[in-house]
Amino acid sequence: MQSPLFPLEKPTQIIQSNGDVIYYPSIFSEEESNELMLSLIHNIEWKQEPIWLFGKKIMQPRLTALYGDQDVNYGYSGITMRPNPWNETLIFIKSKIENLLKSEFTHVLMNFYRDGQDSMGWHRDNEKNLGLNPIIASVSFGTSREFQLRRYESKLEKKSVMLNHGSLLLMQGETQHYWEHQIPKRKKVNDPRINLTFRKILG
Ligand SMILES: O=C(O)CCC(=O)C(=O)O
Ligand SMILES: [Fe+2]
Repeated sequence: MQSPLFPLEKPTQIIQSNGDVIYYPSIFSEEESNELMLSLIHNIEWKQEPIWLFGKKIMQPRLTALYGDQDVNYGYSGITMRPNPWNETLIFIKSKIENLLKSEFTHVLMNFYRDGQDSMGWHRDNEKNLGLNPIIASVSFGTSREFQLRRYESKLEKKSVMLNHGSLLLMQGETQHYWEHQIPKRKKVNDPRINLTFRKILG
């Protein structure tokens, strides 16, 4: 019998140097993941929000939400988000990964990709208030989408991993200095996906 605190399948290392990216294929069972996905669809205040990109205000190609401890605000790409308070579903998921990783998180930034037309462009999670070498725990539910990583400076070396229903992708160490990541559009994907990135935001 496997302890429920431990992932059901072996974790794999995605990059070989200048950072640490570990993929846990299923930290939640299929059944648990289905329930969590439904709960997140219904119990999260999803919004489509604008960002500033090259001096222009544009709508993000996905829905987003920020939940977390109440005393800190969080912003990226020229916007500031005020966190909603934790709810039961989020506390359940947060406890699971905090136990697994022996690390604590203050916020979760969530993305709802309605179908393959929704995406997230190349970026690094390197906001100042995440600290020098942030630990980011990214949980996925719903249809699998390809997560791509590439060297920030040369743009040459690339890695890719399919993020499955109930999986966890951990990024830590120097990853955000040397690698950028994205979720590209996929014409053939018609189903939704929800991603939660748990972060530790320094006040
Ligand atoms: O949807 C994903 O897996 C990636 C999300 C992401 O990179 C972010 O929220 O910063
Ligand atoms: Fe990111």
